[in-house]
Amino acid sequence: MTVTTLPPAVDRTPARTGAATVRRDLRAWVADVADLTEPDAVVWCDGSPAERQALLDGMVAAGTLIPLDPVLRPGSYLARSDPSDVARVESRTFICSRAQADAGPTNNWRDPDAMRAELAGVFEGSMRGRTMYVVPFSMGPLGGPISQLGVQLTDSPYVVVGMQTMTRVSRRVVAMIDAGASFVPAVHSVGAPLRTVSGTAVADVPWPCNDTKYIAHFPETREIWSFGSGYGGNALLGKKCFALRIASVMGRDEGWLAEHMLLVRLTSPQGRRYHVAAAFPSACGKTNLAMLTPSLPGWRVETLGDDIAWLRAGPDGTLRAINPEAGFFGVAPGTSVATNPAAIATLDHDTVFTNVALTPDGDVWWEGLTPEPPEGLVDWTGQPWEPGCGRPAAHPNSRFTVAAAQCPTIADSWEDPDGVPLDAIVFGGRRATNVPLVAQAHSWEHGVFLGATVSSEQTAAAEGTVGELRRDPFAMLPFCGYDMADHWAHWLRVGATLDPATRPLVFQVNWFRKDAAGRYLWPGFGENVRVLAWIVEQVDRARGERTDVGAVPSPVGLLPAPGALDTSGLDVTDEDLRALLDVDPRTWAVEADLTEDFFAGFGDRVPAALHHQLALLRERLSGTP
Ligand SMILES: Nc1nc2c(ncn2[C@@H]2O[C@H](COP(=O)(O)OP(=O)(O)OP(=O)(O)O)[C@@H](O)[C@H]2O)c(=O)[nH]1
Ligand SMILES: O=C([O-])CC(=O)C(=O)O
Ligand SMILES: [Mn+2]
Repeated sequence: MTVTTLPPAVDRTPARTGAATVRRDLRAWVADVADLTEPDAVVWCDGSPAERQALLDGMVAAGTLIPLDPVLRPGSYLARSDPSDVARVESRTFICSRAQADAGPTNNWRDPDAMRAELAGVFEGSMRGRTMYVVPFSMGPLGGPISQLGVQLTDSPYVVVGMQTMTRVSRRVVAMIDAGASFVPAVHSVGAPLRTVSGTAVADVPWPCNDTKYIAHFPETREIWSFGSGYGGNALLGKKCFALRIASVMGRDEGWLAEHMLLVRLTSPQGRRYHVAAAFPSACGKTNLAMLTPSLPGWRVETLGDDIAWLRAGPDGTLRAINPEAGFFGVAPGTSVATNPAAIATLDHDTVFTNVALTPDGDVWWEGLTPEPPEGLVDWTGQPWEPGCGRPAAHPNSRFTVAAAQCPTIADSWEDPDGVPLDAIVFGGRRATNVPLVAQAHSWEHGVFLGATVSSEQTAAAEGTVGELRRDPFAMLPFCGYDMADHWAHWLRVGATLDPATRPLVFQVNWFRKDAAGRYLWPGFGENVRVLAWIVEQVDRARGERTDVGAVPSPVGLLPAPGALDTSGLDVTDEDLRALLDVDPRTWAVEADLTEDFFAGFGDRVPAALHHQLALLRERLSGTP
């Protein structure tokens, strides 16, 4: 049977009605996609350890995975991707809302009907010769009040194993859907059929993919169609596609927030607990902050999530947050016992590594793991590698996929379905100049302004020029499923519903400021607890639980007062500290002009409150001697 158009969703709920439910018949949808893509077999997954092991064994036999040494790295594997398929492809990521204006100026918009027709062409027969796996999953604890269900169809066993780690895959999800729960349908194909239309066999390769890629989202009908890539952010559809792009639209319509944020619990030496969420752009330190080993005695940091948080006002007026994921898909390079010992311990066993280097004894290596590389490395492309050869041994965006439960610093409450109450929200970016180590927003509105104006140097997590400065509002530039300016308005709206007495305070941080010689001024990693400690002490002061002076005003926000940031035992000179907190009114006047240009790109959708914040910033800057 030839299907020329994609099966439409059963009930097209128009945008902005407040109704999230788009009901579909699960089995009919699976059958329709199978008719379109023509797999040889359809397998309904249950998420069991036996299923995972069988898939892993199959991938070893197929050459997709290399088993690592069972003593050095039990239950672990190395995958080498096609060299062209190593990162998210933002240029091929589409938001197909009915109205172009709803996608906003920062997303690639496509007309949904035109995109459906185009996708029907590329998906037709795309699974020939392969198995189509049906992966029912929950984002967030199964049945939790903030959680959501999805079903991913995929012809990639690597993706099934990744989804088993990153989400909660379970047959119970099917039972919940049968009982009437709505779900997000997500279709994925690597786009490498093993038979041509005429039936000629095509040889398989270890990492099948296609030069043509589509990462397409239909926000109104809450659908995802991904074609041509096996890389995490493009292919594990529960992650960026669902938990950020589609969920951000659900949140807009239903009054909650889906954000690119880590989530931690901080305990002070006095035993007081705080919860902090922080949004940094891709490869800018979320995983590292989430697993931080504090350098300050008496402080404790526990991990709740490292990449995505869903935020919802609780009945008591607090802002509650869950981590919708179940695992970490983290950046390998730079991860070491010195920078992130908790991550290193997490990766001890049962980890899938992608695009790292292989040691002669069957273990993994990447730049920064040890000061010196071991001898006899094989690089991420499978070639022998020597120091000084001019190529990295591990791809700069090489990653590990591992269950969050394996993390030694995981908080006991990380799976609490009701989430944790947030005390502080932090925005950050990678800025060599200008942006101080830490600043506190003057108000919620100013906090939204700080989030909206984040800029950061581009990293290897997506295609593009590494190091180029770009605006990345809320660290959501590649992940917001609707107009970014509407997202800012939504943040203002959500903030207004929170109890001002417990509403989280908002901060901005920058671990990446450099001196004229290009040296990082701040040691970062475990030392970042000093900044977190100041942040939660500011929370105490705001709630009247401390009366000492913690902050001094600056044009860009409140900065730590002299002595308020604990620098005891820190190897940073007073001069470096001054440079870290320096706010130069001349360069900031330029930033303000750039912000005005940036806002202009969103036309009249920018909330008036943010124009007002820009005016206030300029006022404060001109008042600086
Ligand atoms: N200098 C410095 N580098 C850091 C710090 N924290 C993290 N990094 C480096 O930044 C890179 C990315 O850090 P991650 O924590 O993996 O970034 P992430 O925000 O979780 O990234 P995504 O998974 O892409 O969303 C790694 O190479 C880290 O070593 C820090 O405090 N200082
Ligand atoms: O989604 C991915 O591929 C990895 C990630 O966390 C990001 O890029 O922010
Ligand atoms: Mn991320």
